[in-house]
Amino acid sequence: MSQPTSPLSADIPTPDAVCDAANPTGIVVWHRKHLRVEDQLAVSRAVADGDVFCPLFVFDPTFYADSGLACDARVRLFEEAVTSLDRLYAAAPPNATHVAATDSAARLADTLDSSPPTTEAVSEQPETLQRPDAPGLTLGYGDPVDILSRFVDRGWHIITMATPTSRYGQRRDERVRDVCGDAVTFVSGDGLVRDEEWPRSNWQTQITEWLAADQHTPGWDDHNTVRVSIRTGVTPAAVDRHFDVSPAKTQVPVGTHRAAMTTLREFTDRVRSYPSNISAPQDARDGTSGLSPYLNFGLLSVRQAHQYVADNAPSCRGADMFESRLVWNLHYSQKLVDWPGWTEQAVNPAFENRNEAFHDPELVTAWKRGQTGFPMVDASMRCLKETGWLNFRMRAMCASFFTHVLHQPWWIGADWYHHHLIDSDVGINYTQWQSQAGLIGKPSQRVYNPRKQVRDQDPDGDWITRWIPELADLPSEFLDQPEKAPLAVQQECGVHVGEVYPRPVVDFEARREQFWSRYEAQRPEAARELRRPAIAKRASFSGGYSAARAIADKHGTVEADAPDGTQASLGDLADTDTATAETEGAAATPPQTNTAEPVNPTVTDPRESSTQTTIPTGAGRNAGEPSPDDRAAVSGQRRDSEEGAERDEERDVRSTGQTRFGDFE
Ligand SMILES: Cc1cc2nc3c(=O)[nH]c(=O)nc-3n(C[C@H](O)[C@H](O)[C@H](O)COP(=O)(O)OP(=O)(O)OC[C@H]3O[C@@H](n4cnc5c(N)ncnc54)[C@H](O)[C@@H]3O)c2cc1C
Repeated sequence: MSQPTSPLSADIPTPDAVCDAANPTGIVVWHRKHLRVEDQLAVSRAVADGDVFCPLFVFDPTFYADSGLACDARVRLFEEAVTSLDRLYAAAPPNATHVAATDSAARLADTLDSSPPTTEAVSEQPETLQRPDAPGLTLGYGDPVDILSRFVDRGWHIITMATPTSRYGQRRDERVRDVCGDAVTFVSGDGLVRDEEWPRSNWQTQITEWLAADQHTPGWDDHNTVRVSIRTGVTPAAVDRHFDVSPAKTQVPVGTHRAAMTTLREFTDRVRSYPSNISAPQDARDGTSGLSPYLNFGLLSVRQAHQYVADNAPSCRGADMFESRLVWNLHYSQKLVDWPGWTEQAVNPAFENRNEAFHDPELVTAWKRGQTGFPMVDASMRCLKETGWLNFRMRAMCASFFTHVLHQPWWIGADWYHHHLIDSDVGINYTQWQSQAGLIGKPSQRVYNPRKQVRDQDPDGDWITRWIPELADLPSEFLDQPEKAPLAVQQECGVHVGEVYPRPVVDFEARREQFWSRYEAQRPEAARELRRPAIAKRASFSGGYSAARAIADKHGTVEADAPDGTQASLGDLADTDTATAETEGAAATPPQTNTAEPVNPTVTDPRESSTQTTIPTGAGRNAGEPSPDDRAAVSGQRRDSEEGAERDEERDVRSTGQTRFGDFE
């Protein structure tokens, strides 16, 4: 039986059927991410250029059930955001009209509604979105390419915000371009640089200007645009029920625009304390902004958050740090624009397939379940699964542990994060993972020591014992290495390591040494790769090609030209100051990958927590996070290094020095 879809062509009016103007221009705004109305270029353009305008969201079954890569908590949050967007439209100025439901729409609603959930889970979302007096979004269901092409056939243009994508999203967007041709426009309204051969050559200037520029405001009052809403019978609640979405996580924020704005306001009020709340996981939970899910789905734009804090926060280091992190958001997102392969391949070809030979499903399972015998890792992994959120330091530490200590393939961990994070942003998660996994080829590399992290970030063990209650009675002085607690102590407190809590699954020091010797052996080849323009481009350093070349020159024992004869000469693109900043000191900035065709391997199902099965690729692979050197590079060489947590983060990296390249101790 073919999948039901809606709206069908018969449901879609031609623009002149709903507008009196002669030869009216009808524009559909296709929302995917960027689920907002303000500072949304596609919306502003449609209101300004169209006589008729139809805001549309299509529920794509690919993101649900077996093919979906997100946990149910993120799916639900997203559905809430769609509901909230509908309300924003419904509340917008009133030049709007409904197009009545047709029989086909009613049939689709029946199909969705007649699929009972297989569990007791019941969606708490409203049943009715489309109020007769206040038309909102048109909600579709099915393959977006089919549905958009129906609008085009009925005489509509499509406009949508370009978003950094890879895998399925990239293929879908290509299909939309193929099928809709000139009738579809992807607008770049998110500050990222597109359609330039070397997007990084003037990147920081462009980003700075974009952040300071006026926001896009739809000119509801300046234009007489008629807003159309087609009643399709589709509601988030019906889709949610159809796929039996049953969130099991706790502490997940609500996906509404009101909640996003409240979160931003409250964070701005406490921004002075931000620097001291970043590193320790228990402090970060309420101490960082909590904006990541809202920024990811676009309930707020990065620019809206940036300008709100700039306008309303006191002048302080916390505000500066927050603003620079928003630039990191753009920096990592830009990487995925520059090379969609981040989810699939190591950015530096020298590191492709690293750790594949050591794949050990039991170690992977121990990591996913929080049963490695390293309390800080285990507490973090349990927290991730239960709440869908971790602060940066714990995300980075667990990624580092997975690749550098357990020696497991990076993409399995990245996929696991992508499934569980309620804020998972493909652009940030996978680029950060590659960065933390050391797949870029930079000489400075972080290897977090999870025992040191206990001593530094949770010396009293409050957070660890919250997530590992079986260690609650162990004296806190042993929480960094429970297995070292004398037997008499274990006896006395009743915590028998090896019984109630596992002994370490690997020898930390030995594994770390193995990582370093392999890394250093591969480093010259990685540096050579980094000199190749194609690889430098995909690595997408904020300092551009010259940053890649500077790294290669300084740290790789390389010949003048790459062995394959590739001439590494793009001198006119030089951006030397940022290159220097990115080369110095720290660790986790930009990755790179090879130019080969995607390998299309089988990948581990991110939702399979016990034995590993393989599923066709399409599940993610790639992650990353900004590092101190990125920090300096993307924020105009500013280093937030004077005090507190930030200094601590940087110290961890700097101490790796130029000789050891990255051990934090
Ligand atoms: C392996 C790994 C995977 C990550 N995956 C994601 C992800 O999928 N989505 C995501 O938003 N962040 C990700 N991060 C970055 C960071 O951990 C989160 O942005 C942050 O913890 C979100 O909480 P917050 O909004 O309270 O952060 P805040 O400290 O309040 O920061 C405000 C915003 O700045 C941006 N930001 C902050 N730190 C970073 C960073 N290191 N890199 C890029 N942007 C940053 C985010 O948009 C964030 O919401 C990842 C980090 C690592 C090490």
